[in-house]
Amino acid sequence: MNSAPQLASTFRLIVTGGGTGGHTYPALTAIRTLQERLSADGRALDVLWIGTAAGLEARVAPAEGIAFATVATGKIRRSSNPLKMLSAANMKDMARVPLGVVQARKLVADFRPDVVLATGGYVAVPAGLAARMCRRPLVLHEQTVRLGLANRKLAGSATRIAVSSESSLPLLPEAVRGLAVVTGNPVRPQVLTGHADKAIDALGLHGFDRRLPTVYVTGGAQGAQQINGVVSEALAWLLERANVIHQCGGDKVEGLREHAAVLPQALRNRYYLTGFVGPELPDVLALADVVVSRSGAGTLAELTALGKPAVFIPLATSAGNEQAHNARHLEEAGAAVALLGDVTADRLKDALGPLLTDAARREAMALRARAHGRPDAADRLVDVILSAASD
Ligand SMILES: CC(=O)N[C@H]1[C@@H](OP(=O)(O)OP(=O)(O)OC[C@H]2O[C@@H](n3ccc(=O)[nH]c3=O)[C@H](O)[C@@H]2O)O[C@H](CO)[C@@H](O)[C@@H]1O
Repeated sequence: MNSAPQLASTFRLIVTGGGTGGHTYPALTAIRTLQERLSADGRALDVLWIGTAAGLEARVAPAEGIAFATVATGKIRRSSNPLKMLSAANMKDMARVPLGVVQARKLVADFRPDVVLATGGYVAVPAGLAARMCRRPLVLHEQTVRLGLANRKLAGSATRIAVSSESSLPLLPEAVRGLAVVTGNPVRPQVLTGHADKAIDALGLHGFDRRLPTVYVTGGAQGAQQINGVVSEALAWLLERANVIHQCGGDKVEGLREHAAVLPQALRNRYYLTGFVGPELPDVLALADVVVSRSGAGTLAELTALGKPAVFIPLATSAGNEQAHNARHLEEAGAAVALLGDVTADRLKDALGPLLTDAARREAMALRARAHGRPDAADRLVDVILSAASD
């Protein structure tokens, strides 16, 4: 007879978070990694994702076969100006939060999770508060250096706060610093195992010249107008030196396609334009020799885990300069080039030029980028989830 302590055979997890890719993919990766860990112990995972109908999670969770429920929630438009925070739109949205809490509380009470994992985005607030009301352990995961708005609201209710970098620790409110664990930002495992040749076949890139480097341009899940603008201005120059995969955001494809239509056919053959890169993302990253990108935490975690030379064009928001901080940090380590402030096509060319012509330079930058990667982040986050359940 086996005298080992009997563990409940099914682990019950509620995940909440989303809106953008930066909050959605770490949640998905945590689910998959936990599932693997449990199944190695002969246990099952029962998971419910609480998100919003408008967020990326509403597409991702059902496509992954994960049970999904929505609650009412309000998008809080951030601003450094406190008066703007009190705008009519914000007040109306904040008024929806209590309804969301009531709905989330019922979901949490009915599901009886062992742990609630919140990965940020405004939808995490009602579900996180409901976890506390139902006395369920709440694990927060923060991708960026400073706690995001949702995690700041939830920090006082958390059992553990998993952060992505050591530099977050001194910035946490003192009262919750003891709850923090540095895990890194989980990267989808398949992102690390792409194949360049598969990208050529899957996307039909047979016009690419494989003697030239390939640049992957990405503006994050929604695309970035600023990046689209400078890249299309520099496009002819770029295509004379490289193949380009340009992820521009779903509604921007037509305009950019027209812009490229005037280029000579030989150059157009080396240009692939798409609104969003779906399951082929790992292969696209494997093909890329250089990445031009926003410096959101998710993209950064992926590029450093892989070791990719990058030119970052950070998003500038009134609420802070998180992305600029990320980009500058990697630039100081010689792991990327950061284009801060006004970005022009000429600045982009100056940054890309030496990288496109010098493979050794790319390799040196890639090595330094890899030193910042944390490929074990998902495993560490799963450790935190499991330990929170047994508190
Ligand atoms: C505008 C905004 O609020 N940005 C924030 C948002 O980033 P946001 O979600 O915009 O960007 P991230 O870089 O964090 O994540 C994007 C994710 O989407 C994936 N992807 C992107 C494009 C595509 O075509 N296919 C695809 O799969 C990327 O590989 C990555 O996994 O959350 C991050 C994490 O909290 C923050 O650091 C960012 O400042």
